[in-house]
Amino acid sequence: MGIYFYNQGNGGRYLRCTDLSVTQKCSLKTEGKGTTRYDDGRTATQGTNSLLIELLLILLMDNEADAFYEGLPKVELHAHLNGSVSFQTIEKLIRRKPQLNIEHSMTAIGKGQRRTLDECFQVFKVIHQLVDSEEDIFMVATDVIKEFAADGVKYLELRSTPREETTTGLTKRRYIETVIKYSKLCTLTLIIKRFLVAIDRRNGSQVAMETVQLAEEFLLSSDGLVIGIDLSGDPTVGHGRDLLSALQKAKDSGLKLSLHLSEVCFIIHSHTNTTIKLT
Ligand SMILES: CC(C)=CCNc1ncnc2c1ncn2[C@@H]1O[C@H](COP(=O)(O)O)[C@@H](O)[C@H]1O
Repeated sequence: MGIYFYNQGNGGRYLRCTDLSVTQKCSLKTEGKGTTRYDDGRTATQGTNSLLIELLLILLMDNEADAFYEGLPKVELHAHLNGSVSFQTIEKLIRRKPQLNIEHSMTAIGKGQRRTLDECFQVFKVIHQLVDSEEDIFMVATDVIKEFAADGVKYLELRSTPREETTTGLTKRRYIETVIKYSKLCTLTLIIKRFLVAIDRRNGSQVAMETVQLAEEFLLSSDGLVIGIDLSGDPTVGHGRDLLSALQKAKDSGLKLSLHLSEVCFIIHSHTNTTIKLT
């Protein structure tokens, strides 16, 4: 941990502490002979030693808060596999495929950055380029599950859209098997894992029906890991009613449904207004 003073042009003296393990910075400002304040305006005790001690206490408290929040048992009910890939895992994927010339900025939306809906979905397309083989999927699924477990998640519902990739020989069936492989292997991790097979609405009703058939097979053969269907994808593409028969089939066979629907505003004309009813 590094602690040092520095002066700024405005006459304020700052005491800065850098804890590399949490990459966190705190500063205190001494206003001439007057009060010493923390960044958030609270008054600090005078005297260098007291300042150092207070600063250390703040760091400890922040670390404790992190530990407290991590330790809280949580349920994660909405994790898209390829939407949950951490910076570290992306780093490994980028190193595996340097020929793609993909940079981190293309695979994530930074804090405070604004993106159009279309741009958000472009990010997934880039990640899909990086995750296109069984090895990639296994690594991503393993990392994502471990990271959720480390964050205190005790029940995890992962969802992902099975893809086939001719270049790597990946099939949709192998995709699902690979995603759930780590869940079957890791009995040590104290986390309950469930998997939803996702339908990307842009692929239309035929693919939706095939996806449901595949999910039905896994519902019966995956020892309770595969429990349902997720309908997701760009909400501006296609219409939910076109997928209704596939969703009804899923429901009839005992698959649970999780649906992204009506997330964007459309002008609904009376003759196109449809009630989606899944009984
Ligand atoms: C604007 C935005 C990104 C909102 C997030 N909300 C979402 N709405 C609909 N579909 C989604 C969303 N996040 C992820 N997905 C789906 O999850 C996929 C990525 O995860 P996976 O490849 O299925 O493993 C995306 O291609 C998309 O089909």
